[in-house]
Amino acid sequence: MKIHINDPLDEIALQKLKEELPNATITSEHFDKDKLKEKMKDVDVLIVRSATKVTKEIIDSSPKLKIIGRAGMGLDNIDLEAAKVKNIKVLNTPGQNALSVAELVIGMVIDIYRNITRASIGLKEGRWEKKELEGLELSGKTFGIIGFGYVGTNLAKLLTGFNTTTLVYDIINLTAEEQNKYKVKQVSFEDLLKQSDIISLNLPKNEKTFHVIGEKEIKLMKDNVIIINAARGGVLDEKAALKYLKDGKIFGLGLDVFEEEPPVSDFYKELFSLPNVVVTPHIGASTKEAQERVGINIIDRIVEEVNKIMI
Ligand SMILES: NC(=O)c1ccc[n+]([C@@H]2O[C@H](COP(=O)([O-])OP(=O)(O)OC[C@H]3O[C@@H](n4cnc5c(N)ncnc54)[C@H](O)[C@@H]3O)[C@@H](O)[C@H]2O)c1
Ligand SMILES: O=C(O)[C@H](O)COP(=O)(O)O
Repeated sequence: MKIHINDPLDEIALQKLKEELPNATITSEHFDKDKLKEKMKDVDVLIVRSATKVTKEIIDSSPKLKIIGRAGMGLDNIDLEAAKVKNIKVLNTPGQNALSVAELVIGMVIDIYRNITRASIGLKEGRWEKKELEGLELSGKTFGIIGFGYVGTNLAKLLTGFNTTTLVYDIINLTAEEQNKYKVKQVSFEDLLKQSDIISLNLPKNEKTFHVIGEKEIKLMKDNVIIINAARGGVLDEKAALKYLKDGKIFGLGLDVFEEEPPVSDFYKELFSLPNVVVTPHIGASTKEAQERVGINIIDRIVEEVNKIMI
């Protein structure tokens, strides 16, 4: 059995894989598209994170592939239809990195309200901008969460410590008990947009959620709204966000994910030049704890599947 790991995997998880499948040949190295196609000629199990795009082309170049393990949540980098046609099992690790993402979302909101990045850059460049950098408290604000899955629920739990009114919108209806448990109120999409001071996007990217927040939705929002996208590039129309940041309607924008990753085009130069835009390079899941949980979970799931195949 040949297992190829194309994106970084936690060390403890790698060790576990070696122990649990001692006869497997394991390689761990990032290959770009053409080299990966070549590599995949005799690979049985492919392990990736979000950086590797497992396209139909890659899948069609993988005659022996039986399992794709995604060490993380989002499956939008994998052509699920092409995998299904070839009877390839696709596994991911639901919930294992959600707490880390939720903590980053709160970090971004506080960064924007308290000007942390801006103040830090200013002071390091020799400016004492005490008067200019009066901020706002998170406490007492209305926080809207769009997509109430693993990240959304973790976020709601953390927010109970910040005394926010927390609204949620999800296509799945929450029971009164669930809303009570997380101290949230489920509302319509439109009501969430109209009532929230902060809006966090925590829904998957798919054909139905592309630009789910665009110009029309931003116009419905309160003035001085904060928008955070730590879900997937493409659920937010970034060009519309830039327009309303420039005209002052949007108070701040936090992005961990981008329509273009890495975000190198000129559009991002302009977006990133705004002081109230806080950005991180898709590191929502990049904590030691989350990577250990994700890594161990994907190995457990792969080993279980391999054992089924071997029987
Ligand atoms: N930044 C990061 O590093 C990072 C890490 C983990 C997850 N993510 C991304 O965050 C998103 C959420 O992750 P999760 O683990 O909570 O996933 P999840 O599947 O547990 O939750 C997603 C929720 O969104 C809801 N949803 C789906 N379509 C919707 C729609 N049109 N409108 C409203 N709600 C909708 C689902 O019903 C579900 O409750 C995913 O896109 C995932 O890829 C990013
Ligand atoms: O969907 C996810 O799990 C996140 O986007 C994390 O992606 P990463 O594993 O590439 O950091």
